[in-house]
Order: sequence, then C-alpha cells, then structure tokens
Amino acid sequence: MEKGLLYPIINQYRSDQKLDGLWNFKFDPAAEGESQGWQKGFNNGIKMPVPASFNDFFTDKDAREYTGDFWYSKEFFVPKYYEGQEIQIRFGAATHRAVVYVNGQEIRSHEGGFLPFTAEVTNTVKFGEKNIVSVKINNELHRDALPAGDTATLKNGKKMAKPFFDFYNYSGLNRSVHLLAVPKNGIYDYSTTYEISDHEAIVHYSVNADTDGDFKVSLTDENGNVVATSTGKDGDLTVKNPTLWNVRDAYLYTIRFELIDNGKPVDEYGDQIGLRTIEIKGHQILVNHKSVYLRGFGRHEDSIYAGRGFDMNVERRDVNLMKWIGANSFRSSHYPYDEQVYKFADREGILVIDEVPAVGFKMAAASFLGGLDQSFFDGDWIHDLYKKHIDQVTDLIKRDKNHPSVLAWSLLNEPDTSKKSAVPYFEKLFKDSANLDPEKRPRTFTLNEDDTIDVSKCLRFPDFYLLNRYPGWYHKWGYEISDGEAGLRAELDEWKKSDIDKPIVFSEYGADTEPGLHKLPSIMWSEEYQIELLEMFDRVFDSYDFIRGEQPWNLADFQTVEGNMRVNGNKKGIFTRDRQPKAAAFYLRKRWNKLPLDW
Ligand SMILES: CCC[C@@H]1NC[C@@H](O)[C@H](O)[C@H]1C(=O)O
Repeated sequence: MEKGLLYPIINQYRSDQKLDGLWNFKFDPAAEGESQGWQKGFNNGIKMPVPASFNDFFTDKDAREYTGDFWYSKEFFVPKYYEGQEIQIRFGAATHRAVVYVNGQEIRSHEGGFLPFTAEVTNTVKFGEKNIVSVKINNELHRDALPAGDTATLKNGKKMAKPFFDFYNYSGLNRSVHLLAVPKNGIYDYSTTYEISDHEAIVHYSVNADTDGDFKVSLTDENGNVVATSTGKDGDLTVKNPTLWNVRDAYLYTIRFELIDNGKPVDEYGDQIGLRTIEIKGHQILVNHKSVYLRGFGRHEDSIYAGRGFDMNVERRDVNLMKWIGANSFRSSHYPYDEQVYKFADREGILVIDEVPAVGFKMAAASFLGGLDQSFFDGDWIHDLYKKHIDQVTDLIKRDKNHPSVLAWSLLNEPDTSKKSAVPYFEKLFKDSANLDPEKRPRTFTLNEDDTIDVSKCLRFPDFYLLNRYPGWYHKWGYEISDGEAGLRAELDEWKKSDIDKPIVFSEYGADTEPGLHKLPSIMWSEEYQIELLEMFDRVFDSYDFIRGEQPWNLADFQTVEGNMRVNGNKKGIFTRDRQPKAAAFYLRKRWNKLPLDW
C-alpha cells in the first residue's frame, strides 16, 4: 500500500525528470541476476523501450512468451542542486511484480502490475554524479495474485503463462518512470468532496503533509481567476455560480495547496478538479442530480508493437473515436489504466468505471482453459489473494479518487459468485473498501454469464449492477439468436419482478467480427452479424427502464493468448486493433447520436 500517489508535477519546489527511453534489458531464466551482480547494472543486455511491454518486439517465440524473472537497468544523473530534497523514483507500472535496486542496493519490492509505486532513494543516490537503477520484474501468474492464472512448466523446462482471463499477459515497464525531487516532509496527498446547489458549489478539501505547517488553498477557474480561497489542512472552498463538470461538457478548476512552515512557503501542489456529484437513486445513476444513461465500451490498454505499454497517441485516437461515436463512458477493463487516461476523460467529460485486475476469479474461465470444476473461492489461495486484492483496491482509490471522470469502482470482473463460499470474501471486500473513497462513489463488479439473479449469492453487495451477457455469441448464436433474445428478456423479467431497485448497466455483450467479412444473409464473424447482435440487445435495452447503460465489448480488437477460439486475439472490437471502424461503428454512432450527449 503506497503512502501517497499524487501525479508528478513540476514547480518551484518540485522537479520531475522522466527516465523513459531505452533501458538495458535481459531475461533471467536461471534466476542468477543477483549472484551475477545485475542489481549494479549490466551492459550486455538489449536496448528495450520504456514505456512498453517487451513481448511483441521479439521475433522468436521463446522471447515473446517468456515467463519468469527479467531485468531492466538504466544510468541516471542526479543534479547537485537536488541535494536537501527527497529523491524518489516513481514507476507508473511494473507488470506484475518488481524489486528495485539503486547503485546495487535493494530499495523496495512491489506487487501489482497496473498501479504506480515509489522508491525513496534520498540516502542511496550520489548527487552530482551518475547512478544506476536496476529493476527485477516477474510476470508469472498465480491463483493468489491479480490477475489470476497459473504458470505451467513445460517438459523442456520453460515456463508458460496460463491466464484465467482473456487478454495477453503483456509484461514489462508498461508506463513511465520518473526521477522526482520533492520537499522533505512535503505534501503527499489530498482529497475533495462536493456539494452542488443551483447557484453554489462547496469543495470540501483535506490535504496531507508530513509537517505541522499551515496551508493556503486557492481555487482558480479556466481563465486563471481566483474564485475561492481557504486556509488549513481541512476546509471548504465555496464557489458562487460555479461552472459544473458535466458529462461530455467538462469544466476544470485548478486547486492549489501551498504549505507554509515557520512562516515560509516550502511546498506547493496543484491539480485540476471538476465540480460535480455522483449518486445512485433507485434505478438512476445521477451526475449533478441529473439522470445519466451510460453509452460506451469495455476497453483494453492494447496496441500493436508496445502491447500494454501506455501510448499517448493511441489514447488520443481512442478518445476521438469515443467522441465520434457518441460515447460518454468506458470501463477500465480489467485493470487500472495509465493516469493520463483519466486526465483525458476529465477533460472530455467521459465517465469511467475504474476496475482493479481482480479478473479470472472463476476456474472455468473464458480463456477456454476449461479449468477445474470447483469454485474459485473454495481455493486455499484465497487468504493470500485477498491481501493483494484489498491492497490494490486501496491504491486504486488513493490514486484516482480526485478525478471528476471516475464514476464508480469495479472491484472484480466476472468472479464466480454461484457458490456460498464467495460470500465471506465479498462481505470482507465490500466492508473493507467502504470508506476508502472520501466521495463514497458506488462500488460494483461485473456479473458473468452464469451469475443470474437466481444463481449469484452476492447480489446484495454492489451499489448497481454490471451485466456481462453473451446470448448470440457464446450460446444461442447465429440463427438461434431469437432464442437468445427470449432468454435475455426472461432474465430481465426476473430482475423486473424482484424487489431490487438498483440500476443495471450492460458492461459486456458482443460478437467476434472479422473486418471485411460480409455475408448476406449474415453469418457469425461477419460485420452484418455483429450489427444484428447489437440490434437485438438494443431492442431489449429499450424495453426496460431500469437498464441505465450499454457498453458493448470491446472498443477495439485486442490481443489474447493464442487458442482455437481466438484469431490473432479477440475480435469483438467495434473498431479494429489499428483503430479503424467496422460497420457496427456506424450503426452505434447513429443510435447514440440520436440521444442527447448527457442523457
Ligand atoms: C463470457 C465471457 C466473455 C468475456 N468476458 C471477459 C472479457 O475479458 C473477455 O474478452 C470476454 C470474451 O470472451 O470475449
């Protein structure tokens, strides 16, 4: 669990030097790195781009599929004038677990491949000289880790990832690495909550620093006008006639905290925030007390060459695609995305369901492993898994709590909740996470295909429901799709008859579609069939007023394990992997652009 996860900024007190670029890289199948001194750096590796996954750069299968320990190392210079400050190396993500060394000294380890962590190196670096950072990363999958899976050892002794989930196990330093110089005992966290009325907004803030100093706090509008000020560690900023942050109509204020110690300003942290409230009321999802209907996608951080490495160019294109098609939301399926993704969403007024990598918690997983015929939550790995799970929920909320775009927290994707053994795990998870978000935004998880209203034992936990349903693809497919529609309607009639008065969002539905495959009449995998399946779901959605969102799977085609059910990855994208439209994109654009943007 990290103390603070503020995004790096540069000002008169704070420096941020990105260590992105080419690092030395090598695999360590014999786990000999430490004994060979790689923690002090090495030059006999290959040059590896950071941020990026290592996998798709390679031309040989052993390297692409490599599972086990591997090392990155880079020389970096610490300027003399950094002396007197706290020196940190901040990793945006190291997938899935890392040990950090500086100048040969072990600094820290970290578990979890999709959230940032910071190595505090003040007493280890040499000021005014070159230094070496080395990172040993391991990308094995385990049932007691997130995302869940196994690591097999083949007869030839090589290890192989066996995911219980349907995305490729891209690994490496997938996000930027920052060398930071910040004030000692400076600001390390802040949070805000909001009260909105017709002509006034109140920002309740709290700011954290390792000193008893005082704080000067200000709020400025997009023109740089100071609209409110306050003092103290906790306080209120009252804005008359505020411009609210709305769906697809964003407005960002800048909050600024100045830390004063013994009468002298010693640190400052500024960030962009949006004045808005989120509520669930009956079957409605409300933003600023107004009902919202979610239109958007499940996504993946996935692109050609860099794999899961964050690529600003891809994100810019994806946001433009979502605006073009008339989307107002997405889920960060199935893991926290790079912080810059949420900044894009903040600026564009796009709502985010923010998800931790608690995926694959179901043995007969969609990755066609067949798996064991037992409930995942009966496993003896559950205790160790839970510690990692709540740790990553805690850090996800600590990292993303101040983004106006974050609508809700998704604590799992498609867990097996059909057995009673899941209940204690969920009870603890929803209890332990209840107070992590100062704004108390809704918490949920996606209900997989089998977890219907009369099967799932965990329906009392989520604040609203995310349904992943695949009639027309994984069952009742092709010419049988009419039975698929009947079955879907029958299930929703059960929901309607029940006393459940929470919103339902369809968070996954779709058909694998080969771009360019056309058939009249349609057949599965054709572009025509993908539209017919969407039309079926849309007919159903339009029949039930407690359905408050539609997020087809997926925005774009993406890479998975190879298998007899995957054709170079999952093809359920509405767009291709190189972000070009299939025919379904024009169908959805027509449907979604008929609706008001903030409806
Ligand atoms: C029936 C489960 C469907 C499954 N849901 C989780 C996603 O990560 C997969 O990609 C999707 C699929 O198989 O297309």
